[in-house]
Amino acid sequence: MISVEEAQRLCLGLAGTVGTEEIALADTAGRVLAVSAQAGRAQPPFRSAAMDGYAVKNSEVAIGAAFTVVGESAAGHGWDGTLEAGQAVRIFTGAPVPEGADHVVIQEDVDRDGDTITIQPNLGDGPNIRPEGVDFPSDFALKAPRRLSAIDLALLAAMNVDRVTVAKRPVVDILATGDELIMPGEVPTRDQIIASNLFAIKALVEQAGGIAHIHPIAADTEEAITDAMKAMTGDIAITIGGASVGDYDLVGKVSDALGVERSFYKIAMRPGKPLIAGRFPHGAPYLGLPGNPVSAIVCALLFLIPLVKRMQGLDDVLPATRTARLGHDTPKNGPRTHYMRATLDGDEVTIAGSQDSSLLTVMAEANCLVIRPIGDEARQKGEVVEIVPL
Ligand SMILES: Nc1nc2c(c(=O)[nH]1)N[C@H]1C(S)=C(S)[C@@H](COP(=O)(O)OP(=O)(O)OC[C@H]3O[C@@H](n4cnc5c(N)ncnc54)[C@H](O)[C@@H]3O)O[C@H]1N2
Ligand code: MOO
Repeated sequence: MISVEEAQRLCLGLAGTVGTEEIALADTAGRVLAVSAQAGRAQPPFRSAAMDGYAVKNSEVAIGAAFTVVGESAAGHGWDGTLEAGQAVRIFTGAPVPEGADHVVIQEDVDRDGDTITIQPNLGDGPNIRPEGVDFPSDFALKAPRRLSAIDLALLAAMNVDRVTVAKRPVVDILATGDELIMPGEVPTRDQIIASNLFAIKALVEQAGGIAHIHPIAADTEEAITDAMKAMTGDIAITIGGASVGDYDLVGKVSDALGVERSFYKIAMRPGKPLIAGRFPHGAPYLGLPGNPVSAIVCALLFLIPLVKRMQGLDDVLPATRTARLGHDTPKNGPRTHYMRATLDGDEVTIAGSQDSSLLTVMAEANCLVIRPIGDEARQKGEVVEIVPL
C-alpha cells in the first residue's frame, strides 16, 4: 500500500490537458483563465472626479474664496478647456477633471449665486480626484491560470475584455457498478439499495469546473462492466464499487483486460483503501473508487477533484488543510492515515463517534475531516490536529 501523498502525486501525474476555448465574458464565471488577459487601457483612463462639485485649482482653495463657473464636465462629456486662475468647472462624479484643475470642492461646501461660487466654512478634505490608472494601469494583466470569480468578471469587463480564453471543462464519466444498486426513484427489490455516492461526486466535479456524465449502473458481470467502461470516452473515467477483493469485485480485472495501464492499487488510508488508478488506452486518467459511500466521496475529494482542477491548468489543487484543537481525547491511530468525519466549532474539533464508511448521515453532519497520520499516538483534548475543511 502506498501513502496518500504518493497516491496524490501519481494521480496528478495521470493528468493530461483538455485544451482551451474562447468564450464570451458573461459565460466565464467559475472557468479557469488559460491565457492571461491584458487590459490595454488604464482605469480610470483619465483623472476623474470622485464627488459631485466644482473643479478648481488646489492652491486657490480656502474658506471664503470665490470662483467663476466657466463650464461643465459630466460623466461621458468632459470639458475641453484649460482652467485659469479664479475659475471653476461644474463637475460630476466620474467626469474627467479639466486641465489646470487639481481639486474638486464638493457642492455641499460651496454657496452658488449665478455663475459665482464661494467656499463655505464647512470645507471638507480634498482633493476628491481619482488619478488616471489608480485601479489598474494600461499594461495590467489578469494572470493565468486562475479560477474566475464573479468579481474577476467585473474586472475583465473594466479591462474591456469581451472574449476570454479559458480551459475546456473536463468531461468526467461516472459509472456505478453493482447488482444491488438502483437509481433514486426506482423500486428496489428486498436485496437492493439506492446508488448514492455518485450524486455527491457529480456535484463535486461540477463545483470543480468539470462536466459529469452519469452512466447507467453496470451489473456485476465482466461483460456488463466491460461494455459500460468502453462507453466512457470522456477526459476522466470513474467507476464506483467492485474495487475490493470479493468474488463480484470485477472492476480491476475488467480494467486490466481493457488495457488500462495501472498506476497503483490500494492506499494506506481509511476510508478508501482499495482505490485503483491508471490510464485508459485513449489517454484518459481512470480512478476505480471503492463503493462504500463515504469511501468513494473521500477518495473523490482527495484524488479526483485535484485531477479535475489540474486538467484545467490549475497549480494549487490539493485540498487545503488547517489546524484545530481536539475537543476531547482520542485513541492511537492504526496503520492507515485516517480521514475522520468531524465537526469544527470555532477552533475546536469533535470527531464523530462512528467512522464506518457506509454512514452518509455522519458525513452529512460533518464539516471537516480530521487527518490522523499512520500510527499516530493517542491524543489529548486541546492538542493540535490537521483538518480538511469540507
Ligand atoms: N476481505 C476484504 N473485504 C473488504 C476489504 C478488504 O480489504 N478485504 N476492503 C473493504 C473496504 S476498505 C472497502 S472501502 C470496500 C470497498 O469495496 P468495493 O469497492 O469492492 O465496493 P462494493 O463491494 O461494490 O461496495 C461496498 C459497499 O458500498 C455499497 N455501494 C457500492 N456502490 C455504491 C453506490 N454507488 N452508492 C451507494 N452505495 C454503494 C455496496 O452496496 C456495499 O455495501 O470493501 C471492503 N471489503
Ligand atoms: O477503506 Mo474502506 O473505504 O475503509 O471502507
